[in-house]
Amino acid sequence: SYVIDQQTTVNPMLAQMQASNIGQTILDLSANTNRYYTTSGGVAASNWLKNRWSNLAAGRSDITVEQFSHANWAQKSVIATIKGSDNAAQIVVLGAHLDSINSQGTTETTRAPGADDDASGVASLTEIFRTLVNSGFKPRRTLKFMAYAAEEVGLRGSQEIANSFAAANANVVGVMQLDMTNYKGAANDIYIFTDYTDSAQNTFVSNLIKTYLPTLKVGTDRCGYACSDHASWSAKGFYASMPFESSFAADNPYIHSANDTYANSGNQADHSLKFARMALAYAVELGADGA
Ligand SMILES: N[C@H](Cc1ccc(I)cc1)C(=O)NO
Ligand SMILES: [Zn+2]
Ligand SMILES: [Zn+2]
Repeated sequence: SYVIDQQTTVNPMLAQMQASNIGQTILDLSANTNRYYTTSGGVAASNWLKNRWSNLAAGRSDITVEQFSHANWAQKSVIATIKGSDNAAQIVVLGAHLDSINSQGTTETTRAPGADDDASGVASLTEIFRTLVNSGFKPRRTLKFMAYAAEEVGLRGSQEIANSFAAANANVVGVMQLDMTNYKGAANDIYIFTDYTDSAQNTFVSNLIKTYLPTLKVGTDRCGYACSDHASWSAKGFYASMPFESSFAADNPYIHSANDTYANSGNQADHSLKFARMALAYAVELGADGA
């Protein structure tokens, strides 16, 4: 049962979150020539993020930041864990993907900034992580922030991670995917995708928006295929949700090209901030629950 009862904790945190922080992380990540799963840029972005999240976590003994190695390609996924207090066996996952791609083919020198797809998602996670640590938040459940490698080539990084969690019988109680959060292509602010996701959790997400972001307009849509990493978790029976930046028909025309830049997302991260706030509320409300 998805109870919403952490207002005194969540509301001050929402006020701390800033679009400018998200924008800076989008610029940092999209400065790599590309973040493709087999190139030096893809490896560098993974190492950069691991260091970035480690610096944000400095001093917290309940936080670890690690890289998840994938045997068949170079780019590692990055996982930050805030260990729960008295209900640590239950895990809440927030994900985005680290890699980028150019549909013309991606070599060492091919430009694929991936500002919206999906630096915007990784930057949203980073601002959530910064805010939670800065607020001294100690969840009862374990929170895991995941920046997946190799999403663009078949959801391969998240598939290996979700499969390993399932094999270990990990008690993952919910997963949220943030893939493309900064290009406002359509009338509504947040579109909750209904395929390859869990309907009860989607209702919870919708209620979180009504509670914490009441001015935002919510729509729903479908991809019609396994369009991002949430599908890797759903495939193993975990409850996943994917709030998305626009409707299917109005999705960002620049993705998977050299033109997926911060400038082409409007040189600001106001749209991403809505997703970061929504996902922080999700993390705190679920993370605060005991067994
Ligand atoms: N296929 C997805 C992009 C994507 C996802 C949903 C919609 I609607 C339109 C486009 C992708 O490239 N993820 O990295
Ligand atoms: Zn993509
Ligand atoms: Zn993507």
